[in-house]
Amino acid sequence: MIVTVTPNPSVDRALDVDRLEVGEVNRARATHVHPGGKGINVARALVRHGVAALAVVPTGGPDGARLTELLAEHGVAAVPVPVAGDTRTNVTLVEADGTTTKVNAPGPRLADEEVGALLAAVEAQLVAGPRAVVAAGSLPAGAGDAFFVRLAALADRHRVPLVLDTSGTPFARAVRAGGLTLVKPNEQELGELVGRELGTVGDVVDAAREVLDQGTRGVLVSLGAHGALLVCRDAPHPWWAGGPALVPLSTVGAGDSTLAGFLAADGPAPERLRTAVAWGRAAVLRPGTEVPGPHDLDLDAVRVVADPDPHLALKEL
Ligand SMILES: Nc1ncnc2c1ncn2[C@@H]1O[C@H](COP(=O)(O)OP(=O)(O)OP(=O)(O)O)[C@@H](O)[C@H]1O
Ligand SMILES: O=P(O)(O)OC[C@@]1(O)O[C@H](CO)[C@@H](O)[C@@H]1O
Repeated sequence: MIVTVTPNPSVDRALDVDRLEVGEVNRARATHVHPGGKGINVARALVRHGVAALAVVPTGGPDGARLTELLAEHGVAAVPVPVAGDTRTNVTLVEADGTTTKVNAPGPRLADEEVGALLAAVEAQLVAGPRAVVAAGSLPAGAGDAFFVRLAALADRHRVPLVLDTSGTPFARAVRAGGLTLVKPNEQELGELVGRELGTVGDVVDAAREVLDQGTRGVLVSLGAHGALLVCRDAPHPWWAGGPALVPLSTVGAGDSTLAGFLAADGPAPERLRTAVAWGRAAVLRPGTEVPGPHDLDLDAVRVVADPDPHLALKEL
């Protein structure tokens, strides 16, 4: 069992438009509605591949009820934690050439007791000893920048590995506190964490090593169209994996599927990275925040390189 925590979930609405005309009335060709938020997407991708997963989410208002319904429709076991504010709706506009514009709502402010209830709901799941707990996405107002540090303390108390995919100050606080099994930043999130732009493979690897030095065991850096890099504390060198260019249908949630693929895979690190990248690539070929299934994967299209040239520009990967 893998438990996911999404402190700021959403009902994701994706609208397909031919070409977005900013400042005009645009007419969509189709609408896709999915239960969203990064931890939820990880759980959905795992469940589509037959891996047991459960999503812990604060829910409130009509969209909170809708989110719970959508999770059930997608076969994802959920622990909804009732909150007074309204669960958010996030909107994605996808143009015919794959250009994606996303507007994420702030989400409800959580009261201190609601934050406590959310952490207590996670702890109730940790008691059963799941394989991992995955915390992902932004924090709603009121959760406090130390939310993931508090979660890490709970995971540590129950000896459950904590996997984290978030950004900004909450990410920095959690990395500084240490004790994380895996983090999955994208290139921008990692650059922001270390306070510099990452232009080459060596830049990313150095930044990832800074994270490892603070007490994290593995860093999986997703690089959008340029694949992903994996740097682990107990490995002799990094690995890169990627594949031929694709025309994406929607890149929303590709990072979440990547992380799910890594968690679902068995075997040595480079093979887990191959699976992760195959899941991410499959995700961009699905509309909206739809997650890929086993038949969507093309593992053979993914090339894995041990110890990639540090001088290579990320754009050349
Ligand atoms: N344009 C693309 N072409 C091919 N593969 C892509 C593309 N965009 C993303 N991917 C695949 O998806 C993975 C994750 O993408 P990305 O780095 O954009 O994640 P992310 O920024 O965390 O996304 P999100 O927050 O929406 O989940 C990449 O490692 C890659 O395998
Ligand atoms: O606002 P956050 O929490 O950073 O991101 C939320 C979100 O954009 O992330 C998922 C894609 O990764 C979507 O399902 C969801 O709408």
